[in-house]
Amino acid sequence: MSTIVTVSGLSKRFRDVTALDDVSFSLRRNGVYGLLGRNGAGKTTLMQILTGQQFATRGSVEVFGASPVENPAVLRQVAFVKESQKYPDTYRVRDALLAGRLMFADWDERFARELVHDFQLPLRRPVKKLSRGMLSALGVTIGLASRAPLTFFDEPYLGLDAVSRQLFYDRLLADYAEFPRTVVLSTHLIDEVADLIEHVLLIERGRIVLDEDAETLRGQVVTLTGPAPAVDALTANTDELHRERLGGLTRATVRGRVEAGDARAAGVELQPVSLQQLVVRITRKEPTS
Ligand SMILES: Nc1ncnc2c1ncn2[C@@H]1O[C@H](COP(=O)(O)OP(=O)(O)OP(=O)(O)O)[C@@H](O)[C@H]1O
Repeated sequence: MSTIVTVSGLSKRFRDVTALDDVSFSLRRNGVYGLLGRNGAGKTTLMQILTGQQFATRGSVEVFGASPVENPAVLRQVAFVKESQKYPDTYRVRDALLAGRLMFADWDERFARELVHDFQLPLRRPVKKLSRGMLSALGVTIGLASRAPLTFFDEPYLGLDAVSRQLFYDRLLADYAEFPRTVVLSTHLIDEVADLIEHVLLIERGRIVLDEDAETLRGQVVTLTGPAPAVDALTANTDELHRERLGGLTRATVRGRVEAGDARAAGVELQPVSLQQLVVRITRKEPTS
């Protein structure tokens, strides 16, 4: 399984703000990554550095074996779809698509046309006259049709209605199955993408706090509800993520193995934890000043 991105000891400061703090991780060739985290956690900054749009303050970043900064050989293989994408003033939708076609080596024109049809994008309309949802759909279309070996989607759903978001997820999944690549999806709509994500990178105040295969996480995190002594006994060897009292009962969310039979015998209810709940549990901390 080859690695296409290596990040080591990466930090980024903006004056007195530490946006990224000693971040290290890698991305494999082919996989759908969820880059998750609260507002201001550092997700966009990380993607900007990986796409050569920001400089690191410290640490190193290798994308396809080289620095992405002003490196066309690397950047031709990388697509970055973001909500705030700017287009030249004179661009119509078709011009933006043509630019994508010229920029990306693996661009699929037929797929682009299918997506234009799916999202009902008006090819002749000036980009600056598009509605917010249409603008998102244009970005998503370029990102998908680029078939870039490394594709970042930074909150691509903003502005898209529920039907269009589902269309995006369906198209991404189907196309990924046929043309595997590395996709990094940054989103707050975790429940919507939970089935799509193969690997979770959770970032909290500039630090990676979870770097794990989604499949591993699915079986590992549970919530137990029951009398405190029974919950304590069952969770003695687990990693506790959250605990609260509900009347006379205790509810604990833990990472680790809890036998269903033991829980039942002790009168403790065991529930699986969704990815969204897990992220909330891990990142619900005191706000920074
Ligand atoms: N150009 C900049 N100048 C100063 N501070 C910045 C700059 N860009 C980002 N920051 C700060 O760095 C931190 C990380 O921001 P970033 O946009 O990476 O977060 P994010 O995880 O993408 O957030 P969101 O989910 O809200 O989009 C925030 O505190 C933000 O205010």
